[in-house]
Amino acid sequence: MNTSEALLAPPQKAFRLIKELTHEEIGENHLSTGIETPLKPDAFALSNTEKKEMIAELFAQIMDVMGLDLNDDSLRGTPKRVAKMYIDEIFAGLDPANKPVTALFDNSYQYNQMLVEKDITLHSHCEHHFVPIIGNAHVAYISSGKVIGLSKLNRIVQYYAARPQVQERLTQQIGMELQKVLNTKDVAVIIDAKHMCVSIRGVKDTASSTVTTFYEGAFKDQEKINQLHNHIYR
Ligand SMILES: Nc1nc2c(ncn2[C@@H]2O[C@H](COP(=O)(O)OP(=O)(O)OP(=O)(O)O)[C@@H](O)[C@H]2O)c(=O)[nH]1
Ligand SMILES: [Zn+2]
Repeated sequence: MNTSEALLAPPQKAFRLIKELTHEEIGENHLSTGIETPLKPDAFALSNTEKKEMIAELFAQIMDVMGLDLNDDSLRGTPKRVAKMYIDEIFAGLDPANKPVTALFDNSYQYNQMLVEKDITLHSHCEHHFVPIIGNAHVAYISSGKVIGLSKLNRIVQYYAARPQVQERLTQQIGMELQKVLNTKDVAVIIDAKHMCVSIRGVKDTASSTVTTFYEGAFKDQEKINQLHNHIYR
């Protein structure tokens, strides 16, 4: 395999948590809720390999228009690197085949208080400028009889973060997915993140961050919210 083939090769299966869905199923899922990422009906007509090939060609054109010399040693591989990064890494959450498979366990220990997974590292990208959003997510739920492996909470956050996003929609997508997977309304999500589109360009405010919340079910209660905040911010 030469370098360019290697760059375009699909990621190794062993590193992907894949639930194979047909693209028809995926289309239905995407169209059924108002908070889904806006996708074209034919969003999955191209394979990921074809998408990478096209993005590499188009990104080379952008660089060329900017006057960059694509024969330069350092720049030559950039179009393929960007394509690979978009499809396999930072926007891999656009592909529902990458959705984490969440195994549920019986809540045999009868734990009926809130479980909080706090300070989950959050890396996303703003859909308006395609620059990073960097911060933390805190998620909480109260078991309705089933519990989820802790790492799956982080994986669900990472999956929805790996899309061009606005923070409000990201917060709701995570919250609603947790409600579905855990079969409970009692879910909370808090995201606190810095938007590079606010800090490195435009208004150039490096101090501000953006907080969004999803408080549903038992988490609509102020006492529960206070309890949650005590766990997170103490
Ligand atoms: N609501 C929301 N807005 C966001 C998010 N990420 C970025 N934005 C904002 O999206 C807006 C885009 O505004 P525009 O006026 O179309 O773009 P712009 O001219 O680049 O705006 P400036 O950033 O003010 O220079 C900006 O105010 C961004 O700060 C997000 O997650 N949620
Ligand atoms: Zn932005």
